[in-house]
Amino acid sequence: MNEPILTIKNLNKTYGENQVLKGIDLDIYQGQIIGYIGPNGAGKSTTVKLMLGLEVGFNGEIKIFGQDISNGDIEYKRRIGYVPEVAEMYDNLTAQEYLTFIGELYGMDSEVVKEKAINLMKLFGLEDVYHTRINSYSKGMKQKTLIISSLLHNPDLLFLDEPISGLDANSVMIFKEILAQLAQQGKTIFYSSHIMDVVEKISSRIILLNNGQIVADGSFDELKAKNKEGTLEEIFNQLTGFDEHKEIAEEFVATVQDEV
Ligand SMILES: Nc1ncnc2c1ncn2[C@@H]1O[C@H](COP(=O)(O)OP(=O)(O)OP(=O)(O)O)[C@@H](O)[C@H]1O
Repeated sequence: MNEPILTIKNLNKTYGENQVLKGIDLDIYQGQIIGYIGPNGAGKSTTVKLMLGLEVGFNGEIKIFGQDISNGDIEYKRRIGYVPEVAEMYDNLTAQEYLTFIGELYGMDSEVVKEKAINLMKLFGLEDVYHTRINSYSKGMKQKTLIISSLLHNPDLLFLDEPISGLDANSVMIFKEILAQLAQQGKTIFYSSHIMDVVEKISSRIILLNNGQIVADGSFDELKAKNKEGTLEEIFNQLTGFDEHKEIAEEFVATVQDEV
């Protein structure tokens, strides 16, 4: 195989007393779609934020495109796209203003961005609201605009945190196909989500983080063969040691019904 696009060595991150990441090691190669999964609080977003330089202060090493990201050179970010789980959009702007602004931040020519942005908005069925303020958009419309903003500059490495949140079934189909085609063209995708059936289908490699450590790493078929379970959801339950959803639900419902 070629050199990895992304290398993480013995990554440790602590917030106060809380050790969130406990020695992560990873090599990710061009064209892979990584499904990055794990229970709430496992440390997924923390890993992504460290790789993007949005969170600092860690032990270990992160290399992206062969460059140590701690060396102060942020040039590597030009080749990265990011859809955060919770986005701070400048939603007083129209999509045209917002996307032009983002494109210019990446050093693109404003006329080129405008043309590309309207074409991408059209493909997502949003041409009619291109000049409308984003704060009047529905959740799915905002999410599509965010997806477009992450791809405008044709990045080589894409970090996606719950990217299909709010997208309707048809749009999800388009988006899954976009990811497959981007990967075929050599883009690398790091996809973090709780929607197991989508992760199962789109990922060429699945990495399961539990309590700050990688507990599974392989293709869906490899994980299935190792864990003798049918779906990714079941493998997730098994590897995170969880089998009490019924009991917790019963207690929850009983508590809701308690007389106050
Ligand atoms: N800025 C912060 N300050 C203190 N603790 C933090 C901070 N950010 C994250 N944490 C803690 O780090 C742990 C991991 O959080 P993280 O957001 O990485 O989890 P996650 O796997 O992305 O979870 P989720 O699936 O809920 O999005 C949690 O215990 C969280 O409270």
